[in-house]
Amino acid sequence: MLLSVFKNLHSHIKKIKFGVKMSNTDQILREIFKTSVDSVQPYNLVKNFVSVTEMDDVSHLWVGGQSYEIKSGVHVVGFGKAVLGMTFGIEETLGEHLKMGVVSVPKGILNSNSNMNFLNSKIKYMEGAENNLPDEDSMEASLQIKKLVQKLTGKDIVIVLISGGGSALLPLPRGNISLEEKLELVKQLGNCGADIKEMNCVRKEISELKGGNLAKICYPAKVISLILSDVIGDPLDIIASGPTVSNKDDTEKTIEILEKYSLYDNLPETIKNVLNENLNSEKLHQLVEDDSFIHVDNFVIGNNEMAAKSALDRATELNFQSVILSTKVSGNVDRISIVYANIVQIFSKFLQKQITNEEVLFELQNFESDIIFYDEEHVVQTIESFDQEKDICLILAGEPTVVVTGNGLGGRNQQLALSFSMELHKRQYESVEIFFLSCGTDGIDGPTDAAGAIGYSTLAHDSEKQNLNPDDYLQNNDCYNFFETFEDGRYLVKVGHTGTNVMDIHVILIKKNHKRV
Ligand SMILES: Nc1ncnc2c1ncn2[C@@H]1O[C@H](COP(=O)(O)OP(=O)(O)OP(=O)(O)O)[C@@H](O)[C@H]1O
Ligand SMILES: O=C(O)[C@H](O)CO
Repeated sequence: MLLSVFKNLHSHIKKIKFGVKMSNTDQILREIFKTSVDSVQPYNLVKNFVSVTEMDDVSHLWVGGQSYEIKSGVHVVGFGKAVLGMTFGIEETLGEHLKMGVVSVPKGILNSNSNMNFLNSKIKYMEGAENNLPDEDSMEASLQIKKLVQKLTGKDIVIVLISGGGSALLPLPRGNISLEEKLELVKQLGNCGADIKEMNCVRKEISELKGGNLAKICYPAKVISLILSDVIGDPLDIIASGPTVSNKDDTEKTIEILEKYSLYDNLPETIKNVLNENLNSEKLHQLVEDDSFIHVDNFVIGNNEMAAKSALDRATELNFQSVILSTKVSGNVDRISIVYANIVQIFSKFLQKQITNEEVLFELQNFESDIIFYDEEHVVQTIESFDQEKDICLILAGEPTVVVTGNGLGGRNQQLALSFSMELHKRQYESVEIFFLSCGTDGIDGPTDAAGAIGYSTLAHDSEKQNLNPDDYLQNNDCYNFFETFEDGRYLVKVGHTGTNVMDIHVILIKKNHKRV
């Protein structure tokens, strides 16, 4: 029975539609994106990272080259948007060693995998957190996860599957804080523009399972967490609010954040009480630097660097000289559009033979921008070998932000694709053409059914012919409707839920020839 479930999963993964005809540049961009998303499919990541061996009646669990003797059974808990595929992978790998498990997954995900027989599994699949917001259902799943891990002994192993969206899928407010109060605070922080580090610092302080607490409850069982990172730089204490990692933040920092956004004074008494208790409680933070997490091993099994490297390999196979410029892109989309246009300017001067390879590197090194460049050796060696006759592919990854002031429909990737195209239009490149794909690896950009969009240097010019004014759409945060109308939606990238999530991928093609998309 299980075997057919996994075969079905394979066919589902393959069925994700990206459009793979290679005749046009937009299809090349889609193909590069597809390859990067495929490389971080949670099911494959788990299967490649975890295995079980049997020798002389002793069973060993192998995780990333580390082995653990299986004395009793293995339990599984999990929470996050990409945890379903991870669970399939672990269930198949563990086979009879799997005792039982509970995973908290996004609402609707089971229906869209209706070919799977979830009822026959030893793992209980629980849906919740509609729109990435904690709710009664995800709280019930959290209670069941807590109940399961509480009863484990020193002979047990528990595998914790973690991915982005895990914070909303593992809510258990501390003390007398109600779910509504917690939800309201999280929403307020989001609306004030708090970043994920600030948001999760607060979450950890008011939650029973976050900030390392889940791992503490699992003790004395061995805890092995498999983490798919959706946060820049893979900070383990931040991803899904670090339920298996010692909490590096503290109550003072939480209060500072709440004061920074003028939220502290109006907090409900229940939250203030918990913060006061935490301030006075030595127990909560004393474990930070000691060895109380010795029973825990955390492994990052996938991140945006892997996706970027696969994009690089595919672009190279497709005959582009390619370089990863950054995996840590963050900040406002408007600003990033300008920075990207400046970077493109440097490379286009190179292709026009106005500057040498060394001068490209010099200009990049002296580049005033918010971009944190990728591994220096890779960037330098790759650009040193660039040829002035060959088209270039620049790969960047990360998670920009949009301050939404309009009432249109869109997402940060569609906003960036259009905004960058407008920035390119201002600069009027003479002898190169530029094409750009910006997409969320989860396949869903903002509240739309598109992963993102494709922009290019003459888009503004072409949109005039259709009497479309991109600036109006940008201002109203209505880029989905722009791309839906422009050329009959040809430049929207629609792939559906991909089942994974390692933030966004940006691919810039700089072509010497005046080929149209
Ligand atoms: N109309 C819009 N135009 C542009 N950007 C928007 C619009 N509406 C929402 N957004 C952006 O989309 C973001 C939410 O999108 P999304 O759900 O893809 O990201 P997320 O919550 O970070 O989840 P994930 O990390 O899983 O992708 C918001 O932070 C906001 O910046
Ligand atoms: O769940 C969360 O906290 C975010 O997705 C970051 O991991």
